[in-house]
Amino acid sequence: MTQKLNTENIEDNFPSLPPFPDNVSTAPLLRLSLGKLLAGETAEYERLFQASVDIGFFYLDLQDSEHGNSLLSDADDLFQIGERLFELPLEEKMRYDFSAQNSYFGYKGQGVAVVDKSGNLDRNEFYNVSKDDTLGISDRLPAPDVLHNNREKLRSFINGSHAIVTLILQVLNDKLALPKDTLTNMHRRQAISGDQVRFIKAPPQPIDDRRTALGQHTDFGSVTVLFNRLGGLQVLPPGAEAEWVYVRPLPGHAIINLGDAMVKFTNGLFRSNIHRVAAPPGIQGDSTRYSLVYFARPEDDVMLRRLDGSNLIPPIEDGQVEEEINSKDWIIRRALGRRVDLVKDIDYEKSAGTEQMSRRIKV
Ligand SMILES: O=C(O)CCC(=O)C(=O)O
Ligand SMILES: [Fe+2]
Repeated sequence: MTQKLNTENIEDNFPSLPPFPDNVSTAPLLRLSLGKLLAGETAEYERLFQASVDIGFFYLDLQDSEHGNSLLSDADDLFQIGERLFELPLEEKMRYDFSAQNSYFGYKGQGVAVVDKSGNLDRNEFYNVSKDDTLGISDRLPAPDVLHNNREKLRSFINGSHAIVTLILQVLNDKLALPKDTLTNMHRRQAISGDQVRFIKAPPQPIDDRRTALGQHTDFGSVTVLFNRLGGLQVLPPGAEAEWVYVRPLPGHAIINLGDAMVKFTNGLFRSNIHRVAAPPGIQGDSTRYSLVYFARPEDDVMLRRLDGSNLIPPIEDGQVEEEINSKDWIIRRALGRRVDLVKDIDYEKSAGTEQMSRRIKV
């Protein structure tokens, strides 16, 4: 499952950052091409389907299409905006923590969420920006000037990411032979959903105390579009004996992964792989790690259960009970369930996602 990548390949390093080390194990994710998907190449469709079944994570090369290049340029701009955002004084950032109103949009300070069953705390800050707020289809939340003044850029990034998600959903819909537009009709851009942009900052950790910055989890939604520059992201491949491996960041590529909703829709055919963020490996550990994410989620009122209409989706087994929960409630439970500032007795398992299903270990 692991391989050593050839780091003599300069193209695989980001020019202004310390290089990703060559002595750590990395996940051999498929590299798909947006250009080929857009051109309707059936072999690329098949690779997308395979990646969704096997690991639920893949690279998407954005350099071979106009759409991809414009998204890369928006992501570059948002990395800079993210740096400025987190430079604001803590008191100001705290004003945008809306969790007391049961909202996971806005700011999350460092160390307010547990990363494991022992209660260790996270080591990163988030700022979550709502799609619906940015596109003007829901109430506007207060926001710092650095975001407010860059709403156009955010909108462009959201539209660009959402279009990629739509394409992925169309291809998977087709491969599953579901009735036309089944998946995309549950992810309409103009409908109310928990879709969001997330800015993340993790400062360098003390050299003798480098730990998990973001605890192991599966993503709550459908499709995640992630931009990484420094390493640190790790995935746990399927199987009881599996060990954590790094996902090497690649210039010009997004990392795409599937979330819990896709596992539930397909009753476990697709994987939502467990991942976490460790301190960046090697000399990268001395740098501040920023990352940028677009999370696409089903519309708020979509029930997260097996879809009818595809012979490839396994049937519900005798004795298997599907939980009755919609997308909105699922996301709130998962996003806020591990916050020490909100929940008195955290039930780590209760706020879990589809981890067990994704590990493909029979219990
Ligand atoms: O920062 C990263 O690379 C991953 C972040 C992540 O997994 C998340 O926010 O859900
Ligand atoms: Fe994640």
